[in-house]
Amino acid sequence: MTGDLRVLRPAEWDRWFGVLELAFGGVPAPPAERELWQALTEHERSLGVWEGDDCIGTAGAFSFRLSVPGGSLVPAAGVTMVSVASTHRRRGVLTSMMRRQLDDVRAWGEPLAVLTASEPAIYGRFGYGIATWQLSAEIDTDRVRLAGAPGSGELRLRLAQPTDAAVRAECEAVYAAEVAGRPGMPARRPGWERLPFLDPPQDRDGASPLQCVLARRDGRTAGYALFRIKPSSDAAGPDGTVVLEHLGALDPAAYAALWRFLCDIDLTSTVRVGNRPVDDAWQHLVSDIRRCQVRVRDSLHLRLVEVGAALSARTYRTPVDAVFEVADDFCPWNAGRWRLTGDAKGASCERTEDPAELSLTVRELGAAYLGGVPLTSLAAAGRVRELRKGALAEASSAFGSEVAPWLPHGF
Ligand SMILES: CC(=O)SCCNC(=O)CCNC(=O)[C@H](O)C(C)(C)COP(=O)(O)OP(=O)(O)OC[C@H]1O[C@@H](n2cnc3c(N)ncnc32)[C@H](O)[C@@H]1OP(=O)(O)O
Repeated sequence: MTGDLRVLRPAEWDRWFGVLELAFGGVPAPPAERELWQALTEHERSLGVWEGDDCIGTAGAFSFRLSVPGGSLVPAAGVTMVSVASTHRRRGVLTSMMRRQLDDVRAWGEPLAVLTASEPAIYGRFGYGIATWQLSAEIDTDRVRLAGAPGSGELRLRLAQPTDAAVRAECEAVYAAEVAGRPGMPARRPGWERLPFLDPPQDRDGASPLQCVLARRDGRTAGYALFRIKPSSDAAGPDGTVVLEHLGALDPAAYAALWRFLCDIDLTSTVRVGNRPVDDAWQHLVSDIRRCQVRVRDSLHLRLVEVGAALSARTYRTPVDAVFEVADDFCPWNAGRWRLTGDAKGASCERTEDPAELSLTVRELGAAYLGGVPLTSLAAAGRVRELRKGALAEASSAFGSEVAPWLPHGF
């Protein structure tokens, strides 16, 4: 790799971001979005590769705290804004940035690194595994009815103005209350609360500006939905579409009331949902799941930067005591045998000389870490080897999460 790899200087941000935009096709980000990403950029954690005055590579990282099984928030590098100029690809520029970045993340003491991949084939070689999946759906609300939930009658739904700071704060409070209960959700640092409300006209695809409905009980907000309505383009044709952008709810009654509202809006016959947890409960409220066109795709890719610290930082659904033989070519400090002992109260993971009971690479540990990908499933694919009979079932059960891990938004 040629070029000078160094930390980004604040004055270089425009050129650096311009390289990223070009790498993704050259359509400039809408001004409000650009301004938000600039404000959120942590310069000291952002890397650029330069040839003279030309930037040819970009990679950033956000300081996240990620919810893990058990509800703790674990420091994680949110890897972002990765690109290499199209003139300089397949010469190792990305590899050099990933090398430097993972060394830095280790030095900063963050046990995890996470990202969403533009293409799932890119990051496995650097030790990332697919840890969360997201569900999308297109619900035919002409045919599908939603059941209510006990207590819905005590709720009042109110349309609110998404530009209103108080309304935003209420939505953000619901989000914050959900984080500990759902592995994979990042706790939002100040500034990030603006992300769900970005509403550039370029991204609306003919739909309305963002609309907001609050579900309130006794004067307190128990849930919210941010959505758009795309009206029918043909008065004689099918009705319009409700596009759900974000939804949060603190209890089943508020959750069901919001989904019924979205599915009942006059002059619409479809609810389109882009990113929800794979175990999202509306699937158990609908009268006809076949008319919901559910699809699943990869979402958060996760890497254990420090195996011992990462596996000690979460809890385990059932007791586990197992020795893992871990291979990690890209971060060799993780390679070797680790004994994990833990249960629902806590865990420790230490180096050991004891015989290995399970053998895998750090990528499988990343996939299983948040509890959404069973080790048994990875073993069935030949990616985990059981060396002591019973160790696989024990560890797989222990790693599982009560709720599916989920990343609610990109970064
Ligand atoms: C977290 C995020 O920001 S995701 C966004 C990633 N960025 C993009 O998709 C923007 C468009 N693409 C790009 O900018 C570049 O093609 C990148 C960043 C994906 C790759 O950069 P490069 O400098 O070409 O990668 P590099 O030369 O280091 O390749 C390393 C290895 O990955 C492989 N690789 C690189 N890109 C891809 C890809 N898109 N799909 C599959 N394999 C890939 C290379 O073939 C190489 O394999 P090898 O080690 O077996 O030879």
